[in-house]
Amino acid sequence: MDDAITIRGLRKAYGGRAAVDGLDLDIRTGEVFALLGPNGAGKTTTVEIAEGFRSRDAGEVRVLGTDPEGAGRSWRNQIGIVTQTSAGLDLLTPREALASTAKVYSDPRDVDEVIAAVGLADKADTRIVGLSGGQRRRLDVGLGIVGGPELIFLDEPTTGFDPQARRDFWTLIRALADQGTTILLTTHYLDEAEELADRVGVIAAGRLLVLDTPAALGGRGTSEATVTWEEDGIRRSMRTATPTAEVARLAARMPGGEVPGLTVTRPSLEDSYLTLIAPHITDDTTEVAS
Ligand SMILES: Nc1ncnc2c1ncn2[C@@H]1O[C@H](COP(=O)(O)OP(=O)(O)OP(=O)(O)O)[C@@H](O)[C@H]1O
Repeated sequence: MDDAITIRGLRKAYGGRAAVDGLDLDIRTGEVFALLGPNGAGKTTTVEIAEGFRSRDAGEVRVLGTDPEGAGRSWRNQIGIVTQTSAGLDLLTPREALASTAKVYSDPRDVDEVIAAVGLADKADTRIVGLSGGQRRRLDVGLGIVGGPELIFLDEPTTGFDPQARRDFWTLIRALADQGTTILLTTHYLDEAEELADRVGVIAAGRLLVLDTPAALGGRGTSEATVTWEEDGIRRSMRTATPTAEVARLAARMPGGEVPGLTVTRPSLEDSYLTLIAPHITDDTTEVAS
């Protein structure tokens, strides 16, 4: 199957300063892909070019087989964009906003199903002005998916969500992915990328630094592990490339074979990410993760 998004040699400068500087990226059909990178890395610029909302200076971009620059309505019907769409719809209810958005599409989802999927059944007939920030974001997701898109763009979707709302949102995204929807997500939450993404791409200074699965990013899957345990009332730890063998050795010398306080950890996705981007942090990229 063709890739959902193909980007080759993408360039975009603002006032002579490169924001995207020769980016190559392929997003496979049906995958959840997380685009990570520090503030100012070029994520939004790249995504908005793929959405057809910004022009480019150079490079090839194909989204669902079409160049988004100047693409028509039938192409737009196939993509869903989750952004702060509900802003400005204050006097409507979520049901009204979803129903009127659904009318724009040729084959929309059922409005009640969307309301249930985004967890707004209790608020479906409340004016949007009376929704909390997190509830508005759920509605934004609903507005992004009501058209039944093949490809969804999610830009920092869970900013401002409480922990339960984030979990609920992840369940919703996984359900969409299971139905075969391709999802391009930008996020500063590394746990979100780890939870949702099949692959992650890290960009800095407008270039792709690395592309891998969350489990393998930056070699974290094969890097040394830290084993910690308690012995003689002291907390001990060791770094090792063979943690399974070390744990077996520890277990053999402990009474009953149980190692008190045992943990085995490898670098987190955040550790690997911060190591990868450290050489690329400039004055423009002070906030690297939230
Ligand atoms: N409309 C614009 N006009 C001028 N400069 C811009 C514009 N949009 C983005 N830039 C600049 O381009 C660079 C990339 O910005 P972009 O918004 O794509 O980064 P980002 O990775 O999405 O950052 P963040 O994580 O902060 O959202 C930044 O240096 C930014 O200041």
